[in-house]
Amino acid sequence: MRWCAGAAPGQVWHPGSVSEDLRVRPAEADESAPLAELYGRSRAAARMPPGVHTAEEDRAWFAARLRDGEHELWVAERDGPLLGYAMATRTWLDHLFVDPQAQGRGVGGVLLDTVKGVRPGGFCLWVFEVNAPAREFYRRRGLVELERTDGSGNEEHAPDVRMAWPGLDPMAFYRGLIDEVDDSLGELLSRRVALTRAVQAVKPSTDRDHAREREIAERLAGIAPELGADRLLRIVQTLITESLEVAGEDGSR
Ligand SMILES: O=C(O)C(=O)C[C@]1(C(=O)O)C=C[C@@H](O)C=C1
Repeated sequence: MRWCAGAAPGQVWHPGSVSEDLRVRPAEADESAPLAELYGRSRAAARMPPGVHTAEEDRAWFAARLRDGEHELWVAERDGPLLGYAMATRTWLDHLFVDPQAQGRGVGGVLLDTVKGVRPGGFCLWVFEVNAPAREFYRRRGLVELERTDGSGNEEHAPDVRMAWPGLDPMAFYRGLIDEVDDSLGELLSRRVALTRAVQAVKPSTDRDHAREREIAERLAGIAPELGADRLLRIVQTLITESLEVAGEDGSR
Protein backbone atom coordinates (compact mmCIF):
# COMPACT_ATOMS: atom_id res chain seq x y z
CA MET A 1 0.00 0.00 0.00
CA ARG A 2 1.35 3.38 -0.92
CA TRP A 3 0.88 6.18 1.50
CA CYS A 4 -0.08 9.55 0.04
CA ALA A 5 1.66 12.77 0.98
CA GLY A 6 -0.11 15.89 2.11
CA ALA A 7 -2.10 16.21 5.27
CA ALA A 8 -5.76 15.44 4.91
CA PRO A 9 -8.21 18.27 5.59
CA GLY A 10 -8.73 18.76 9.30
CA GLN A 11 -5.22 17.69 10.26
CA VAL A 12 -4.19 21.18 11.28
CA TRP A 13 -3.71 21.42 15.02
CA HIS A 14 -6.22 23.65 16.75
CA PRO A 15 -4.71 26.05 19.30
CA GLY A 16 -5.39 25.11 22.89
CA SER A 17 -3.97 26.12 26.21
CA VAL A 18 -0.29 25.85 25.19
CA SER A 19 -0.20 28.91 23.02
CA GLU A 20 -3.28 30.56 21.62
CA ASP A 21 -1.66 31.82 18.44
CA LEU A 22 0.51 28.82 17.53
CA ARG A 23 -0.54 27.24 14.26
CA VAL A 24 0.49 23.89 12.81
CA ARG A 25 -0.06 23.32 9.10
CA PRO A 26 1.27 20.99 6.38
CA ALA A 27 4.50 22.32 4.84
CA GLU A 28 4.27 23.77 1.34
CA ALA A 29 6.22 22.15 -1.53
CA ASP A 30 8.38 25.30 -1.90
CA GLU A 31 9.48 25.50 1.76
CA SER A 32 12.69 23.49 1.45
CA ALA A 33 14.90 26.55 2.10
CA PRO A 34 13.29 27.68 5.40
CA LEU A 35 13.03 24.06 6.54
CA ALA A 36 16.70 23.36 5.81
CA GLU A 37 17.70 26.57 7.57
CA LEU A 38 15.60 25.74 10.64
CA TYR A 39 16.98 22.20 10.67
CA GLY A 40 20.61 23.42 10.52
CA ARG A 41 20.10 25.98 13.28
CA SER A 42 18.13 23.69 15.61
CA ARG A 43 20.45 20.77 15.10
CA ALA A 44 23.55 22.87 15.79
CA ALA A 45 22.04 23.92 19.14
CA ALA A 46 20.88 20.42 20.07
CA ARG A 47 22.88 17.74 21.85
CA MET A 48 23.64 15.91 18.61
CA PRO A 49 26.78 15.01 16.70
CA PRO A 50 27.55 17.57 13.98
CA GLY A 51 25.64 17.10 10.72
CA VAL A 52 27.57 15.59 7.83
CA HIS A 53 25.90 17.54 4.98
CA THR A 54 26.30 21.05 3.59
CA ALA A 55 23.44 23.57 3.75
CA GLU A 56 22.97 23.11 0.01
CA GLU A 57 22.66 19.34 0.38
CA ASP A 58 20.15 19.84 3.18
CA ARG A 59 17.99 22.09 0.97
CA ALA A 60 18.00 19.53 -1.84
CA TRP A 61 17.21 16.80 0.68
CA PHE A 62 14.18 18.68 2.01
CA ALA A 63 13.01 19.49 -1.53
CA ALA A 64 13.08 15.75 -2.28
CA ARG A 65 11.27 14.83 0.95
CA LEU A 66 8.54 17.38 0.18
CA ARG A 67 7.84 15.71 -3.15
CA ASP A 68 8.56 12.01 -2.73
CA GLY A 69 5.04 11.00 -1.71
CA GLU A 70 6.39 9.10 1.32
CA HIS A 71 7.02 11.91 3.78
CA GLU A 72 4.56 14.24 5.40
CA LEU A 73 5.82 17.49 6.92
CA TRP A 74 4.12 19.87 9.31
CA VAL A 75 5.37 23.29 10.36
CA ALA A 76 4.59 25.31 13.47
CA GLU A 77 4.43 29.09 13.21
CA ARG A 78 3.11 32.10 15.03
CA ASP A 79 2.67 34.95 12.52
CA GLY A 80 6.30 34.89 11.44
CA PRO A 81 9.18 32.57 10.63
CA LEU A 82 8.87 28.83 11.20
CA LEU A 83 9.25 27.84 14.87
CA GLY A 84 9.49 24.10 14.35
CA TYR A 85 8.61 21.22 12.11
CA ALA A 86 7.95 17.49 12.13
CA MET A 87 8.46 15.03 9.30
CA ALA A 88 7.07 11.52 9.27
CA THR A 89 6.60 8.54 6.99
CA ARG A 90 3.69 6.15 7.54
CA THR A 91 5.58 4.41 10.38
CA TRP A 92 8.54 6.62 11.37
CA LEU A 93 8.87 10.09 12.85
CA ASP A 94 12.04 11.10 10.99
CA HIS A 95 12.49 14.63 12.32
CA LEU A 96 11.09 16.88 15.01
CA PHE A 97 12.99 20.13 15.46
CA VAL A 98 12.19 23.36 17.26
CA ASP A 99 13.96 26.68 16.77
CA PRO A 100 16.36 27.13 19.74
CA GLN A 101 14.80 30.56 20.41
CA ALA A 102 11.30 29.03 20.64
CA GLN A 103 12.12 26.12 22.92
CA GLY A 104 10.35 25.54 26.22
CA ARG A 105 7.10 27.02 24.94
CA GLY A 106 5.23 23.89 23.93
CA VAL A 107 6.05 23.94 20.21
CA GLY A 108 7.62 20.45 20.25
CA GLY A 109 4.73 19.00 22.25
CA VAL A 110 2.19 20.42 19.81
CA LEU A 111 4.09 19.02 16.83
CA LEU A 112 4.37 15.61 18.50
CA ASP A 113 0.63 15.65 19.26
CA THR A 114 -0.02 16.46 15.61
CA VAL A 115 1.93 13.40 14.52
CA LYS A 116 0.21 11.19 17.14
CA GLY A 117 -3.13 12.45 15.85
CA VAL A 118 -2.43 11.40 12.27
CA ARG A 119 -0.58 8.18 13.17
CA PRO A 120 -2.94 6.57 15.71
CA GLY A 121 -1.41 3.17 14.94
CA GLY A 122 1.90 4.34 16.45
CA PHE A 123 5.35 5.09 15.08
CA CYS A 124 9.06 4.70 15.84
CA LEU A 125 11.92 7.18 15.81
CA TRP A 126 15.69 7.23 16.27
CA VAL A 127 17.27 9.60 18.77
CA PHE A 128 20.98 9.93 19.49
CA GLU A 129 21.95 8.38 22.80
CA VAL A 130 23.75 11.57 23.86
CA ASN A 131 20.59 13.62 23.32
CA ALA A 132 19.29 13.18 26.86
CA PRO A 133 16.89 16.18 26.66
CA ALA A 134 15.16 14.76 23.55
CA ARG A 135 14.93 11.28 25.06
CA GLU A 136 13.40 12.76 28.21
CA PHE A 137 11.00 14.85 26.11
CA TYR A 138 9.75 11.73 24.31
CA ARG A 139 9.71 9.58 27.46
CA ARG A 140 7.50 12.10 29.25
CA ARG A 141 5.10 11.99 26.34
CA GLY A 142 4.56 8.24 26.38
CA LEU A 143 7.32 6.99 24.08
CA VAL A 144 9.31 3.94 25.14
CA GLU A 145 12.89 2.91 24.37
CA LEU A 146 12.98 -0.26 22.30
CA GLU A 147 16.58 -0.86 21.23
CA ARG A 148 20.03 0.70 21.12
CA THR A 149 22.68 0.63 18.43
CA ASP A 150 26.42 1.29 18.41
CA GLY A 151 25.89 3.87 15.65
CA SER A 152 27.53 1.85 12.88
CA GLY A 153 24.29 2.10 10.88
CA ASN A 154 23.88 5.89 10.88
CA GLU A 155 25.70 8.60 8.94
CA GLU A 156 27.21 10.18 12.05
CA HIS A 157 28.38 6.84 13.47
CA ALA A 158 26.96 7.85 16.84
CA PRO A 159 25.11 5.41 19.12
CA ASP A 160 21.36 5.88 18.94
CA VAL A 161 18.18 4.65 20.55
CA ARG A 162 15.00 3.47 18.84
CA MET A 163 11.92 4.81 20.60
CA ALA A 164 8.28 4.13 19.85
CA TRP A 165 4.89 5.60 20.52
CA PRO A 166 2.76 2.44 20.53
CA GLY A 167 -0.40 4.26 19.45
CA LEU A 168 -3.98 3.64 20.50
CA ASP A 169 -3.72 -0.16 20.21
CA PRO A 170 -0.28 -0.92 21.70
CA MET A 171 -0.77 -4.69 21.54
CA ALA A 172 -1.34 -4.55 17.77
CA PHE A 173 1.61 -2.16 17.39
CA TYR A 174 4.07 -4.39 19.25
CA ARG A 175 2.79 -7.53 17.52
CA GLY A 176 3.41 -5.80 14.19
CA LEU A 177 7.03 -5.14 15.20
CA ILE A 178 7.40 -8.71 16.49
CA ASP A 179 6.16 -10.04 13.13
CA GLU A 180 8.77 -7.91 11.34
CA VAL A 181 11.60 -9.25 13.49
CA ASP A 182 10.29 -12.82 13.25
CA ASP A 183 10.36 -12.57 9.45
CA SER A 184 14.08 -11.82 9.65
CA LEU A 185 14.59 -14.50 12.29
CA GLY A 186 12.84 -17.07 10.10
CA GLU A 187 15.18 -16.30 7.22
CA LEU A 188 18.21 -16.57 9.52
CA LEU A 189 16.99 -19.88 10.96
CA SER A 190 16.56 -21.28 7.51
CA ARG A 191 20.10 -20.25 6.52
CA ARG A 192 21.51 -21.66 9.74
CA VAL A 193 19.80 -25.04 9.42
CA ALA A 194 21.29 -25.33 5.93
CA LEU A 195 24.79 -24.74 7.35
CA THR A 196 24.41 -27.28 10.17
CA ARG A 197 23.35 -29.76 7.52
CA ALA A 198 26.26 -28.88 5.21
CA VAL A 199 28.95 -29.23 7.88
CA GLN A 200 27.74 -32.72 8.89
CA ALA A 201 28.90 -34.04 5.51
CA VAL A 202 32.51 -32.98 6.12
CA LYS A 203 32.83 -33.87 9.83
CA PRO A 204 34.96 -36.85 10.79
CA SER A 205 32.47 -37.75 13.56
CA THR A 206 28.76 -37.11 14.07
CA ASP A 207 29.28 -36.41 17.80
CA ARG A 208 28.03 -33.13 19.21
CA ASP A 209 30.86 -30.69 19.93
CA HIS A 210 29.91 -29.14 23.27
CA ALA A 211 32.92 -26.83 23.40
CA ARG A 212 31.98 -25.39 20.02
CA GLU A 213 28.36 -24.88 21.12
CA ARG A 214 29.51 -23.01 24.24
CA GLU A 215 31.82 -20.89 22.05
CA ILE A 216 28.85 -19.97 19.81
CA ALA A 217 26.74 -19.03 22.86
CA GLU A 218 29.52 -16.84 24.23
CA ARG A 219 29.90 -15.05 20.92
CA LEU A 220 26.15 -14.42 20.80
CA ALA A 221 26.30 -13.05 24.35
CA GLY A 222 28.55 -10.30 23.02
CA ILE A 223 25.74 -9.33 20.62
CA ALA A 224 22.76 -9.89 22.95
CA PRO A 225 24.23 -9.39 26.45
CA GLU A 226 20.76 -9.13 28.00
CA LEU A 227 20.29 -12.88 27.40
CA GLY A 228 23.61 -14.03 28.89
CA ALA A 229 25.77 -16.95 27.76
CA ASP A 230 23.96 -19.64 29.79
CA ARG A 231 20.51 -18.83 28.43
CA LEU A 232 21.93 -18.48 24.93
CA LEU A 233 23.61 -21.86 25.27
CA ARG A 234 20.18 -23.44 25.91
CA ILE A 235 18.81 -21.67 22.82
CA VAL A 236 21.81 -22.75 20.70
CA GLN A 237 21.50 -26.35 21.92
CA THR A 238 17.80 -26.46 21.03
CA LEU A 239 18.48 -24.92 17.65
CA ILE A 240 21.26 -27.42 16.90
CA THR A 241 19.22 -30.39 18.14
CA GLU A 242 16.34 -29.44 15.86
CA SER A 243 18.67 -28.66 12.93
CA LEU A 244 20.47 -32.00 13.26
CA GLU A 245 17.09 -33.73 13.28
CA VAL A 246 16.14 -31.96 10.04
CA ALA A 247 19.55 -32.85 8.54
CA GLY A 248 19.05 -36.49 9.59
CA GLU A 249 15.57 -36.61 8.07
CA ASP A 250 16.93 -35.18 4.81
CA GLY A 251 19.79 -37.68 4.83
CA SER A 252 17.46 -40.66 5.27
CA ARG A 253 15.28 -39.71 2.28
O1 LIG B 1 30.68 -27.27 14.08
C1 LIG B 1 30.25 -28.42 14.09
O2 LIG B 1 30.97 -29.38 14.43
C2 LIG B 1 28.87 -28.71 13.72
O3 LIG B 1 28.47 -29.85 13.56
C3 LIG B 1 27.94 -27.56 13.57
C4 LIG B 1 27.14 -27.31 14.83
C5 LIG B 1 26.29 -26.07 14.53
O4 LIG B 1 25.20 -26.21 13.97
O5 LIG B 1 26.78 -24.97 14.76
C6 LIG B 1 26.31 -28.49 15.10
C7 LIG B 1 26.66 -29.46 15.99
C8 LIG B 1 27.83 -29.35 16.85
O6 LIG B 1 27.63 -29.87 18.15
C9 LIG B 1 28.38 -28.00 16.88
C10 LIG B 1 28.05 -27.05 15.96
